[in-house]
Amino acid sequence: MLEVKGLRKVYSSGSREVEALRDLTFTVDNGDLVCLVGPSGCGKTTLLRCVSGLLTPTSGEVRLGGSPVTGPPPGMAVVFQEYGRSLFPWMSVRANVELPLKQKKVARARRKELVESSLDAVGLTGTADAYPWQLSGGMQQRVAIARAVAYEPETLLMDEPFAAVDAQTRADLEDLVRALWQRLKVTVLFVTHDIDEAVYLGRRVVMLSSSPTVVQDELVVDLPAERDQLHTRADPKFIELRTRVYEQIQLAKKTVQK
Ligand SMILES: Nc1ncnc2c1ncn2[C@@H]1O[C@H](COP(=O)(O)OP(=O)(O)OP(=O)(O)O)[C@@H](O)[C@H]1O
Repeated sequence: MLEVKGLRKVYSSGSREVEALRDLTFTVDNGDLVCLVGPSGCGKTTLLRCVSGLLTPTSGEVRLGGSPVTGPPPGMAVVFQEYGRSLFPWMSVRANVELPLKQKKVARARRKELVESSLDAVGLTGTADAYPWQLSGGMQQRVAIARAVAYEPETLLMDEPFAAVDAQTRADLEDLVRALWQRLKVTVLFVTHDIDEAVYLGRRVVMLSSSPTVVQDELVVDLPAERDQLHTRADPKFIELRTRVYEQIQLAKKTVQK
């Protein structure tokens, strides 16, 4: 289980202080898919950086499987928003996907298998020798997802991973994430500012207030596990859930935290 308890993060530079996160508490059960949704600038990236051990919180803590997270935990992979910056342009797709496996000291033959199966899983069979700059934005983001999948993480963090791709690609990638989550039984924490995306993807949605950020509300997405872009988004239940999330986010914007 991933536990975030009383998390607070204040950035200080000189005399200027920004309280990005005030007091965040929530949990993600093993194998769950939880979407965090909140207004722009509410500290979603700060939160994921704390969860992935890249940033030390000012107070509070993050625990994974009962142990405190004090640095990047083994068994965790992160997919960032900007695929352009997360892939190394001078390395082939294969080398990009393989790099974390080398760092994990996976044997060469197994690395080859994992690279191939993860590229297959994201629909990029046959692109291993291409360079990222030869691929479209959506394909580059698939490479970033393949790299995370190849790592065989127990926990996958995704920070607005589809913000920079077109609507059709985004819909395809959303379905890809749900399919991979169902197949791999990985725990997913997915951050987005897009309410529809949060409800479509998640089994639970955690709503954040605007900065300084607290958990505004949480809801269980009791839609059928089999979802598809056309029917799920037209389902009255989907519309009811997205309305609830929307109302909470609007409320959060109006409630200025003191
Ligand atoms: N390194 C930093 N130093 C100072 N302030 C920072 C730093 N990083 C973020 N902040 C501030 O913390 C707040 C939260 O930023 P963060 O990037 O975590 O939000 P976000 O919800 O991910 O934003 P967006 O949705 O726009 O990507 C903002 O007010 C931001 O200006």
